[in-house]
Amino acid sequence: MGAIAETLKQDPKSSPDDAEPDSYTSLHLGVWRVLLPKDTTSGFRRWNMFPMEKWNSVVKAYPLVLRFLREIYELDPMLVIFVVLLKLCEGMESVLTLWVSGKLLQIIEIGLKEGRPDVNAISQALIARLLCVTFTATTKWAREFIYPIVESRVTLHYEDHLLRANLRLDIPTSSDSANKTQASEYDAWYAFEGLVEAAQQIFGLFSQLVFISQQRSGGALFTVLALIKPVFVLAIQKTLWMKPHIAYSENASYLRLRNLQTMAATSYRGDVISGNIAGWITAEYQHARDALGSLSSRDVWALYGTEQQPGRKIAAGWIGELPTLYWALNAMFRPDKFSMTSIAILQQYSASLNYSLQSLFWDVSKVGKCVTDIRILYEAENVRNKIADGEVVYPRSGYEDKKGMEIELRNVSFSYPGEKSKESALRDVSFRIPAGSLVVIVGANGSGKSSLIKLITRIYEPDPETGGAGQVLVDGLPIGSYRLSDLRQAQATLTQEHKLYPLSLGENIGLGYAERLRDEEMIKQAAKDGGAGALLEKLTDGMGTVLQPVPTAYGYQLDDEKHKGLKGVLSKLEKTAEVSGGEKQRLVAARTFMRFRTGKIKLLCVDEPSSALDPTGEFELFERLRETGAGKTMIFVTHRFGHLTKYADVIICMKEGRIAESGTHKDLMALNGEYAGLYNVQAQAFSEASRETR
Ligand SMILES: Nc1ncnc2c1ncn2[C@@H]1O[C@H](COP(=O)(O)OP(=O)(O)OP(=O)(O)O)[C@@H](O)[C@H]1O
Repeated sequence: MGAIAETLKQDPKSSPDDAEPDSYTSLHLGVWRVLLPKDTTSGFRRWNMFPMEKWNSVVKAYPLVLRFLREIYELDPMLVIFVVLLKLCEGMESVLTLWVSGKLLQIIEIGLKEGRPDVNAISQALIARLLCVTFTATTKWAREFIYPIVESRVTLHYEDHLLRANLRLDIPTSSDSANKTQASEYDAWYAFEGLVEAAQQIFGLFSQLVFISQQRSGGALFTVLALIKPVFVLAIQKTLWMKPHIAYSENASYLRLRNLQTMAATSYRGDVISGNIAGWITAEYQHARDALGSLSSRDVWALYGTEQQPGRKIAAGWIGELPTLYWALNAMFRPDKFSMTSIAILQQYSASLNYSLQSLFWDVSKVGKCVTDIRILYEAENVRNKIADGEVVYPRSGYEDKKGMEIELRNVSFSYPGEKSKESALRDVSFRIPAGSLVVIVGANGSGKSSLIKLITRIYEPDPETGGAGQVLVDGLPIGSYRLSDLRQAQATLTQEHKLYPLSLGENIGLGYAERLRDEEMIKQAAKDGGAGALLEKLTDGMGTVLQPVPTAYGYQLDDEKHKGLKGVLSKLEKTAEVSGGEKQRLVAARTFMRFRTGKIKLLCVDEPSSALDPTGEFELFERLRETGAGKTMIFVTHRFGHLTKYADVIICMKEGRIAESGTHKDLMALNGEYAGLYNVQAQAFSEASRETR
């Protein structure tokens, strides 16, 4: 306890957010730091398991809860009604058990007193008990049978709901952690279960209170005395569960331990072996452990609930003896009305009330979380995209016949949301690309080339809140005025960031033009254009091959020798088709060629898609892209720009977020500046290599 006590100090001054130093309390618990909103930790509220503000939020969320329950009911009305009835039956189980066992004890006692057992009455009580047990077992069985069916319907329904909500988010919105949906489809099920369980507990406790207070051996006074201890325990209980809080560790030794521990993961194995650093890792781990000393790294919830003084526990123990005091006094002053059976029955009542009240508080306090989860589930569909949709149809009237897109940037400055760099990604950039031009953007790493593409394709937009300024114009109008879906239809992009989907290779390519997903011939041709034709022929399942399908196979406690057969099955299930990095890039490129077949593309943006391609593959890909995109506006971002420069109408050379130079290859070489420098380094490497091979 010493180490915990030592570290369990209130530290209201230190807070990571100095802007709101008074809004929360900071606690140090072992290696953890916990921040709690002040109002939930001060005064009376600290004693309250379910504070007023939570009730208020529950009441406010009432329409959403109603919608939630209605949606679940409509999934399968009969099943849902059955689940609720089952729960209410479960609520009655305690009363039935108390009644039957009480009866049995009383009959036995009468038999003992009279020296002649009432066999008939005992048999009836036994049969009643058997019926009671059968009832409990049947409801349990029915629950185990029906719950998984309802659970599966509910989770699939909300998975679909969240899928739609997440798919409509744009990149700036979805990368903002404030918009990350913190509820999952399983929370929907737990919320439903939680609400039904709370109803069951209320019903169960109410029926017990009515039953016990009506009994000769119970009565109202005993019922009240039996309730005092569980109420007291719940009131003094310190728990983080249900409390809004954040917990994190800033203990350097603990963080070091966690980081070193992750270095044992398979993903680092190659580096650890080739770097021969296993010994260093274990030695560093030992140092960090020594430095941590006796500071507790137990989980923060357990540390928070640890009582520092025994007083409350002792008080709870004493209060728990009130029912005993009740029957002891009764035994002293009303011995004629009291017997061993009454004492046994009272003890049963008191234990049952204690348990039921604790379960009730627990389940009712969960209602707050259930309601919050329901709110979060539905909030996901209301998150407003940062990239607002426009209204103008693209291409706008007068521009329908143009094959390419005209693009202009006027004094554009741009920073990524949440960017940690002191400098903006783009600073005061202006240029105009006439429709149908071929533009090559060059520049050092981090100079802003990809950021330009992201603004031109409206993946991001300059946001004045993050220091953004200026305008991006498409065909003479601000890009934000066009309907996003129209604009996207007119763009084809090919970047390193594009991924293969966990779908068949045919679908991976075909999704460039989803309406023709079944057109095998078109997909085959697109695969050839992307340089992936030979790859598809090589694979046993051809276009049906699924790379990295979502893993569903797992094995548990398989012993090497004993379960060889099962292990063999598992290793076969785990085998996935793999392709090389360059082959992946060819498949992604094939998707772009498929996209061209929609006939609606007016802008092609290519951003370093060929890092893993061999020189021939890269040359051929760029040639085919150029041929396919002829007449459309084409923007190429590449470090290996040698063979593109002669086709470029304009080359934009970026440096530290600004345009350093722009013009044709000839113009820029004549300037002998940034571009000439980059070009000469490449040319020199080539000429040196060819001299060496001669
Ligand atoms: N998603 C992002 N979030 C925050 N900052 C980013 C993000 N992407 C890029 N940056 C930063 O913006 C600046 C410009 O990056 P950008 O990717 O446009 O450069 P680049 O010229 O394409 O570089 P490279 O040649 O390495 O691909 C860099 O300082 C980079 O660190």
